[in-house]
Amino acid sequence: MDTRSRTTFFKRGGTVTELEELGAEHDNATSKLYILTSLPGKGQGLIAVQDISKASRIIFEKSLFRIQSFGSELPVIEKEIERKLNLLSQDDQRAFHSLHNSTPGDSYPLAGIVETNALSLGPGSSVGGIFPIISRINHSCGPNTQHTWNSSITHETIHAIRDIKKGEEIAILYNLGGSSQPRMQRSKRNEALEISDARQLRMQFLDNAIGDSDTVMESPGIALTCFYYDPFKICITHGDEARASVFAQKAYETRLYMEGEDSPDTQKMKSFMANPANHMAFGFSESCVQSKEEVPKNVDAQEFDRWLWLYANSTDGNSDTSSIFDSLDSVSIWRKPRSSFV
Ligand SMILES: C[S@@+](CC[C@H](N)C(=O)[O-])C[C@H]1O[C@@H](n2cnc3c(N)ncnc32)[C@H](O)[C@@H]1O
Repeated sequence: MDTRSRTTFFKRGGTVTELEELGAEHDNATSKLYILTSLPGKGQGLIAVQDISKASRIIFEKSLFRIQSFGSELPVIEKEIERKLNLLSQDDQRAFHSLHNSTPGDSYPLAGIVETNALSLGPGSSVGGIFPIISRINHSCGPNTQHTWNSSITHETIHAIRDIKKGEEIAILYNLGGSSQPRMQRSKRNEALEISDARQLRMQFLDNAIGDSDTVMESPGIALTCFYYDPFKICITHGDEARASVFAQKAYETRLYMEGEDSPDTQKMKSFMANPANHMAFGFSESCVQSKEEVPKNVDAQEFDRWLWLYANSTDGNSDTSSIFDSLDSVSIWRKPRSSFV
């Protein structure tokens, strides 16, 4: 079954042997971590040939070529792919033709390969890349790796997001739904809350400034960074440098293991960790201003989490608390008294 969205990118079949052969040609220093093999019901796929620890960079790979995902008719796309292929070496052309095509027998075989195998170069990007090895990775709803376009090194990377056992298949999450869905859901939610047009515009501005929702669609791992990045966004907006720096650190640590230190997003979070106030949305409402020095010290983990996630409604910090996530529905929480730690 073709599990990738047709609207995202184009997808074809072929015979390929061992990735180690291809790896030598496509700068994968760590190619011994996996092999390409036939898998029942899935065609080819990658299998770990040794235990791989969480956070390892399993593959980094340059694309054979890049292509715009929409905007042209199929005959035009077919011609464009042909033109790009003619610029490649014979080996790269063979690598391309060996990739799977989930629509065999139709009139546009090159577009079929692209549609089957292209990965967007960044969340929500309309530009896709074809990768001789990474394009062999199958889909899982519970993937063990994260795929990321790293614009600093202009390579696609695959990082283990948990420990992977020898013999396990290496899998990623395909973008199944398209990028507009989360935004539509969010917009309905806003209507229900009767948020003013002005505030909606502001939220759109903030959302664009941070740009999460397309990202969430492409990876559960990235969704984890949003788990920290959304509260970071809220804290920043309200001038709370203390919590913002802690959430930025957690988002940085998550990006680090999923994408590596050289990822631009990892670097961005590192800089917000040091200077949360540098974010363009900093201090929009100033209803919960706290400096970085106000991060509680010498408290146990439970108390720290309580400070981080809950705003106490009473000065002893023990009763009538509200979750920081409540502020997604209403900004009023930010006007409540600060916790007892400050
Ligand atoms: C990008 S290719 C992945 C590599 C491909 N299996 C191959 O033989 O080259 C995508 C295609 O692999 C197959 N595929 C991917 N994930 C799958 C899964 N979880 N179960 C079954 N088939 C899958 C589908 O045919 C899909 O169109």
